[in-house]
Amino acid sequence: MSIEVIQLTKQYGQQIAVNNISFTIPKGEIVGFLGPNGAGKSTTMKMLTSFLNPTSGSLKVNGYDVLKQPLAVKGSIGYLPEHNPLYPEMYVREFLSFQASIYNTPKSRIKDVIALTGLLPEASKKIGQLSKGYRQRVGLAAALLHNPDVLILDEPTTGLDPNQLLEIRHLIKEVGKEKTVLLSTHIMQEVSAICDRVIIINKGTIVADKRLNELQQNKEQLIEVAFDYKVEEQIFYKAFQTLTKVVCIHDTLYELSFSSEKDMRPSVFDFAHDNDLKIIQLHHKNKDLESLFRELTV
Ligand SMILES: Nc1ncnc2c1ncn2[C@@H]1O[C@H](COP(=O)(O)OP(=O)(O)OP(=O)(O)O)[C@@H](O)[C@H]1O
Repeated sequence: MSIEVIQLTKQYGQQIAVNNISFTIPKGEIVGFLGPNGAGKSTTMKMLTSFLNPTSGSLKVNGYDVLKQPLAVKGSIGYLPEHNPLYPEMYVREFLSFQASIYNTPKSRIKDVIALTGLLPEASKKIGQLSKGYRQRVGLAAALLHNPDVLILDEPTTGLDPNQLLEIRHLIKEVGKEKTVLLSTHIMQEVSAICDRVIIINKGTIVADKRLNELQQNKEQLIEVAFDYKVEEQIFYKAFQTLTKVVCIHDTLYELSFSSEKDMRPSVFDFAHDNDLKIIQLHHKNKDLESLFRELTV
């Protein structure tokens, strides 16, 4: 396993920021760590990178114990913190050279990471003169200098314009072909675009851990339907064997949850016909990542 988190808890005074979470990530996986503001994503990442000590629990990166072997862990990890700390007065190459000396990395690696992160056209500028997207590339280049097996990226695309956002996502996906990546975000499209798997955290607790292809084949389906008259709940249940939940959203508008792979829309039309009802509107809502996120993080 590249990452092992076991019963991890972090308390800041009275506040429990991370509450007894466990997960493992095998080598080569790109995992999205998704959660609303304040869910505990950065706190978990800071503990994984040994910048913060846990209150309890254990963590391993590449088999190294984060508490007992922090230097070996730092050597295995490339970390891009949430507020990418750079020196605006330094030139790009100068900064990377400075980082290389900290990690004892051969200077020959600098031109490799500049090429890898597409920094070449801006490499002779001062960091302070770069756009936000290019500053993120510098942060990524610094994280990749010592060629770590594991990348921990804390909200790497926050604040980027749509073009830069696509470029950085593409870059992460490319780099992730050879590395294990844990990437935090609160943007669902980001997870769909880059990740193999998603871990959703809310109020310090893991509320979902799923592979993306599993989500796409979700057996649950939601149908939002409005009739011309109100319908008693038990009439729905009598008519549909696979119906698991009925929510009356408003007046004659219902949300019906089915546990079925079969498209239930034709059956809802038959139901309306059999009960002398007219369908005013019908909308098929797939239980995708977005609805799962909303359901689990309210
Ligand atoms: N140094 C600290 N002292 C006290 N409380 C803290 C500290 N750092 C974080 N917290 C609290 O811990 C909780 C989790 O914060 P964390 O930064 O890990 O969340 P997050 O999921 O990364 O959020 P965001 O998406 O907003 O960055 C929050 O309620 C936050 O206020």
